[in-house]
Amino acid sequence: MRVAVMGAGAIGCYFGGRLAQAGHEVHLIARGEHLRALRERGLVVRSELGDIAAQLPATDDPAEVGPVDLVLFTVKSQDTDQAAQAARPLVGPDTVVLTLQNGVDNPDRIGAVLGPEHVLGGSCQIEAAIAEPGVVVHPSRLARVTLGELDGADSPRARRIRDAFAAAGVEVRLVDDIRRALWEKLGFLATMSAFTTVTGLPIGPLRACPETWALMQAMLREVWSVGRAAGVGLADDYPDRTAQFMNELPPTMKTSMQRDRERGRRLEVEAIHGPVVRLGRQHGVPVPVTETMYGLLKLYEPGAPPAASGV
Ligand SMILES: NC(=O)C1=CN([C@@H]2O[C@H](COP(=O)(O)OP(=O)(O)OC[C@H]3O[C@@H](n4cnc5c(N)ncnc54)[C@H](OP(=O)(O)O)[C@@H]3O)[C@@H](O)[C@H]2O)C=CC1
Ligand SMILES: CC(C)(CO)C(=O)C(=O)O
Repeated sequence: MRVAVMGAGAIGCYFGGRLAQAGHEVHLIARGEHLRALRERGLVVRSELGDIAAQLPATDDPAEVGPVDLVLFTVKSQDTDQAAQAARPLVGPDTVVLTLQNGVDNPDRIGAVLGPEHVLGGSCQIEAAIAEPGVVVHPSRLARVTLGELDGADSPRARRIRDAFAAAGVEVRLVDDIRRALWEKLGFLATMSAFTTVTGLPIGPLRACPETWALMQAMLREVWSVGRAAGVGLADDYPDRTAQFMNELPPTMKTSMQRDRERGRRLEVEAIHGPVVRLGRQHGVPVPVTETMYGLLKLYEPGAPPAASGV
């Protein structure tokens, strides 16, 4: 396959790098210092599942690449609309655009620009970060992709992409209700990212404090209630199963939002926590823990908060 990674940052380089290792022609669309490093020194991924070192074609101009079979769409959610516009030259009549972003509304936002018929929904469970320009770290063994057609169809193109990931050694799941899968990730992610980002701690100490862990589980139940009120078929045992999953994560695990805060970067609060707050209000579902965390996260959303001027 000809593949373009639109927004070849942490996860784009990881999954694009794996597809390249498996023999696909992968083009990285990146920018700034990271792009310069990718061009000059090639891509390096340091992964618990095996390193990647590859000199892949990299550019900031999708027109240099032209139409591809698969676009991996991996920018932060606040860049979705501009990146979708910029990605137009990558999209031909048969191109599939697979988003692996966090949040629940990226597939529709991308579809509004590039045409919904091109878009597959998707998400990933992985902890990855750009350690320095051109170098991505993947410090835990979790690296999973979930994907599916937005209308639930069992399509040859979705199966083809699933098979490509599987052949590249990526744990992958093709589902018939990708919108539910996005909400399943949202509950876990909204909770983990809120508590890690606000406290600056990884998951281990948060789980170890009974009062904090109880609050986290309460937030998980809030997202579940809102999702169900909004018509998403989240299972009865979703909060318990998800808490169990969170219990089994490596204690050192950090979230991408936490790392963004550490680096003074913009936070994806509106894509991750915004839908829970807005839909909670719309459907009359109280979400006090989420509202509180949302209010705290908003302080850091634009990047580093203003320095205090008092003594
Ligand atoms: N990192 C993780 O562990 C995980 C992340 N996710 C989700 O995946 C998505 C991507 O996250 P992540 O990989 O961490 O993000 P990164 O910031 O590492 O990567 C996104 C990259 O896209 C670049 N970019 C944005 N717009 C353009 C453009 N128009 N042209 C070229 N490059 C562009 C950014 O450049 P610049 O830096 O200049 O803005 C950045 O390098 C997010 O939705 C995140 O929530 C999901 C699971 C885990
Ligand atoms: C919680 C984690 C690391 C798991 O995939 C994640 O998705 C993120 O931080 O964005």
